[in-house]
Formats: sequence, structure tokens, C-alpha cells
Amino acid sequence: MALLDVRGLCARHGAVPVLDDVSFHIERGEIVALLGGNGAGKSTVARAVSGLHRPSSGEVMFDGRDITRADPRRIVQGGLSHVPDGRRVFPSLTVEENLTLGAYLDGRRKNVVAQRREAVYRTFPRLAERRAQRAGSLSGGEQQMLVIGRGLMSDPSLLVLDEPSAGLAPASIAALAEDIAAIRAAGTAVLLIEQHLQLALRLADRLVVLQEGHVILSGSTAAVAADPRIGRMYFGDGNPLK
Ligand SMILES: Nc1ncnc2c1ncn2[C@@H]1O[C@H](COP(=O)(O)OP(=O)(O)OP(=O)(O)O)[C@@H](O)[C@H]1O
Repeated sequence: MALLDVRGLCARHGAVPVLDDVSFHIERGEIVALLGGNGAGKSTVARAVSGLHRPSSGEVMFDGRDITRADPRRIVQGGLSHVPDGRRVFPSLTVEENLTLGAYLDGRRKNVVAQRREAVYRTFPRLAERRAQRAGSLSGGEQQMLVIGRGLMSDPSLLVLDEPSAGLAPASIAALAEDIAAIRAAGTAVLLIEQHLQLALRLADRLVVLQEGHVILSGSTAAVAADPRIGRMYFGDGNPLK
């Protein structure tokens, strides 16, 4: 049984159809990248699986349960954590306070929260060094680490990352790739929403490509990358792996 199984998802913003019959799945411990241009519907998929956007039809199954219309807090508690795009930290709070907020649903279990924080600090030693610093003073790459770390504070089995590389310098993107690989190595599956094709190719086991709300391609990273349609989408021509 897949960890996440999205079946025939349709969604609208008002009267405008945004997703049409979107289906894909993620196995435990897998990285699946969801690719597509601006406005293709990627963030709407992320919001629909995490309960923030109510689909007009279709189903979202997570860990064997139907979460299509579940309360977003229940979805987090069930093990699905969503790190939205925009890299929003609480700038006047410290790194540690920002992390603690990621476990607000477990707020009374102080020991559990402290253990999870230490686990995040092991994954992101830079955050440990800056734990008492105000989040607003961090670099863009560090703020990205912080929002991902905050997403890990609910101890998810699936982390949904919406455009984590957006606006980062190449060195920060390289560090981000290592961080995401480490998160997967620790057993957490990742739905990686990206416009950065090379990052997706490097990390993902499988790719799903959205265009105007439709899945136009999906399969193993090697198979999708070799499809001429993706070469045309990103490079005008050719195979991005060559
Ligand atoms: N709150 C909203 N109200 C109305 N339309 C919206 C809303 N949010 C998104 N849309 C529209 O829905 C479509 C899909 O948007 P979505 O943000 O899911 O795409 P995306 O692939 O994540 O794009 P981007 O990479 O630009 O964030 C777009 O045409 C967008 O303009």
C-alpha cells in the first residue's frame, strides 16, 4: 500500500478549474518530484493533500486512511507535514522558538518536543549554532533550513516541500539537496515541488509533471527525463540527463 495515494483529484479556484484528474502515489521513504511551470497547479496539489484546499472531486489516501476532507491538524498528526512556499519564518522569534512552533500540536509533551528539536539540530547543525538567534537575521538558505526543520517537528512520515529552492543561491541549493537526501535517508518520504529541474533529477526516485492542471508525464526519473516532451519544456530540445 502506498503511503500517499492521490486519485483523480479535481480542484477549482472559484469557477476556474485548476486541477483535472490528477493521480499519483508516493511509497514509504521515496522522493517524488512534482514539476511544472508557473500556474500549473503544483501548490494546489500540496494544499489539497494537506487539507488546506478542498478538492471538488477525487480522493487523497494517506497511510491507509481517506484524508480528502480531513481537518488539517488531524492530517499533521497523522504524519503529513507541509512546508509551504514563501519561506515564512517568525522573524522576531529565535530559531529555537520557530522550531518549537512546528510541534504546537504536541505542545504539552515537553520532552517529546525537546527530543525532536535535538533531532532537527542533528540534521541541521547550522540551526543548532544559531538556536538563540532571531530568525529574521538568518540568510535565505538558513531560513529555508529553518522552515524545513519546523516541518520536521511534527515527526512526519511524509514531508511536502513547496519550491524549497526558489530564490536561493547555487551554494544554498547544493546544501538543500544534501539536506533533503539526509531527510529521506532518515526514513521520511518527500513530495518535492520544484521548478528547478536539476535538483529534482538529482533527488527524486520518480517524477510527476503537471501542465495546466493535468499530469502529462509520470514515471521513474530516468524514464521521464528521457521523454522528449520534458526536454522541450525545459530546454527547447534534448534530454536533460545528457
Ligand atoms: N487563491 C486563489 N484564487 C484564485 N486562483 C488561484 C488561487 N491560487 C491559485 N490560483 C490559480 O490556480 C492556478 C494554479 O495555481 P498554483 O499556485 O497551484 O500553481 P503552481 O504550479 O504552484 O504555480 P507557481 O509555481 O506559480 O506557484 C493558477 O492559474 C493560479 O493563478
